[in-house]
Amino acid sequence: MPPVVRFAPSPTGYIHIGNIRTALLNWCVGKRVGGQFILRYDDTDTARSRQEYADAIRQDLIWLGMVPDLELRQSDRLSLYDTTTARLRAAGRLYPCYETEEELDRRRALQKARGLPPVYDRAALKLTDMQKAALEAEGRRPHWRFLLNHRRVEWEDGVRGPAHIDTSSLSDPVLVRADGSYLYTLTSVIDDIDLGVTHIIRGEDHVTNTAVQIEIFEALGGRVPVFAHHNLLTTLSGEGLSKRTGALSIRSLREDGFEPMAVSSLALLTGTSEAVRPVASLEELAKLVDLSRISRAPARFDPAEIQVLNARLLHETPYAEVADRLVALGVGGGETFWQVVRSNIVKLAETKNWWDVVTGPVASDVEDTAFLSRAAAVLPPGPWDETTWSIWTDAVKAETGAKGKALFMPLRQALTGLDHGPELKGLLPLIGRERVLERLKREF
Ligand SMILES: Nc1ncnc2c1ncn2[C@@H]1O[C@H](COP(=O)(O)OP(=O)(O)OP(=O)(O)O)[C@@H](O)[C@H]1O
Repeated sequence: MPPVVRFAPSPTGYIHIGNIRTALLNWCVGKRVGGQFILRYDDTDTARSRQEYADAIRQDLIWLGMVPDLELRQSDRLSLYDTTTARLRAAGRLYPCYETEEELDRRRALQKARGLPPVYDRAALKLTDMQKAALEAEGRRPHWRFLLNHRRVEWEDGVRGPAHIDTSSLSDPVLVRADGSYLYTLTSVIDDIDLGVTHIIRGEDHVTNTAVQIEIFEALGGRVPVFAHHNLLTTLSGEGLSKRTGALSIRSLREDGFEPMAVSSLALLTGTSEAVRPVASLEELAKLVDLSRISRAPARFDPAEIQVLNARLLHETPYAEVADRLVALGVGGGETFWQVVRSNIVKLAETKNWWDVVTGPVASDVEDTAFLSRAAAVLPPGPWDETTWSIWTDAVKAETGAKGKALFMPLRQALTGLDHGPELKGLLPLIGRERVLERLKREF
C-alpha cells in the first residue's frame, strides 16, 4: 500500500526553514513511491490561528514544489471530534477535572518541594457525582483528561530506532478544554486514523506526544502508524526557530530572491549523512533521504550558507529552466548571456545588473585615455566571438607594451565600469563592437 503522509502545521505564523524540514521529509518519503501528501492545518487553537497564515503556508509549499494531494483544516472537522470523544468518554478513557490553573500550579509547587515529579495526581478521578455537581453549581466547567494506561509504550522510530516512554511518568493529558475546544494531541490522532496516515514524520519536540498518542490510537482502535522524529534545525549558536518570531521564514527567503531548491536542499540535507549541496529537484532530493541516517544531534546550520547554495545552484542551472524568468526580469542575450554570467551571480535578479552592463551606459574612471585610444585603434573587425578578446588583448599588448593587470584592468574598467565580473571573452561579443568603441572613446 503506498504511504500516506501529512504535514500538519498550526497556522499561527509564517513557516520557517525548520518547519519545511518536516514537510520535505514527509513529501520525500511519501511521494517518491507514489504515496499521498496531505496538508492539514492544525488550527484548533482558535485564538492564535489565522486564515492568512494558512494561505501563506499553502503558497510557501507550492513555491517549494510540494503540491498537496489533499488539504484540510481541523476547524472543519469538529463533528468528527465530537463523536469520537463521546466514544472515549463512554469507554472511561476521558475523565472530567475541575482544577483551576492556580490550583494545579500550587499542587505542582508542593510536589516539587517534596522532591516528587510534577505529575497530575488524578485527584479528579476520586470525585463523587455529588462533588462534581457541587463544583458545576459553582459555575465550574470541566476540562477532560485522557486516562493513560501507565505502561511502557514502545515503538520502532524511523530515525531513532527502538524507542520507549513509560507513560506513568506523564500527567494524564488534557484533551478537551473547559470551553469544549479540543487539543491537538487528540484531534491529530483522530485525523490520522480517519485519513489512513501510515507515517508520521515530525520534529523530536514531539517524542513525548508520541507515547501519549500511541495510547490514544489504541484506545480508538486505530492502526498505529510508523513514527519518525527528526532532529530540529538550529542556528549555529544553537538557537531554535519559531513561527512566532518570523526568523528565516520561507516567505522572507523567497522575497530575498533565493531559489526554492537552495532553500529545500539546505533544510533537508543539514544534519544528515549527506553533504550539504544544492540539489536540482525535489525528486532528486527524495532519493537522498534515508531516515535512519539522520543525526540525533541538533542540525546546526549557518544561514549564510544559503547564499553559497543559491549561487552554486544557479551556476549549474541550464538556460531552459530560467529563460522565462530572465525575460520577465527584462534580461536579453539568450543562452549565451546566461552561460557568461551564471557563475557570477548569487541571486537570479543580479543578471539584470550584468545585462545593464552589457547594454550600457557604463560610467568608468580610467585616467589613461591615451591607452584606451590605442586599444580602440587595434580593435578587431567583426564578427566577434569568444576568441576576439585574446586576439584583441594580444594586439593591445603589442601596441602598448602593457601586460598582466596593467593590460586587463583598464580595459575591464572601461568596458564594464567595474573591476570584477564575468569573463571578458564572453562579455565582449555581447557588448558588441559599436558599444566597445564608444566606451573606449568615452562617448556614451
Ligand atoms: N527548528 C525546527 N527544525 C525542524 N523541525 C521543526 C522545527 N520547529 C518545528 N519543527 C517541526 O515543524 C512541524 C510543524 O510544527 P508547528 O506548526 O507546531 O510549528 P513550530 O514552529 O514547532 O511551532 P510554533 O508555532 O510554536 O513556533 C512539526 O513537526 C515540528 O516538529
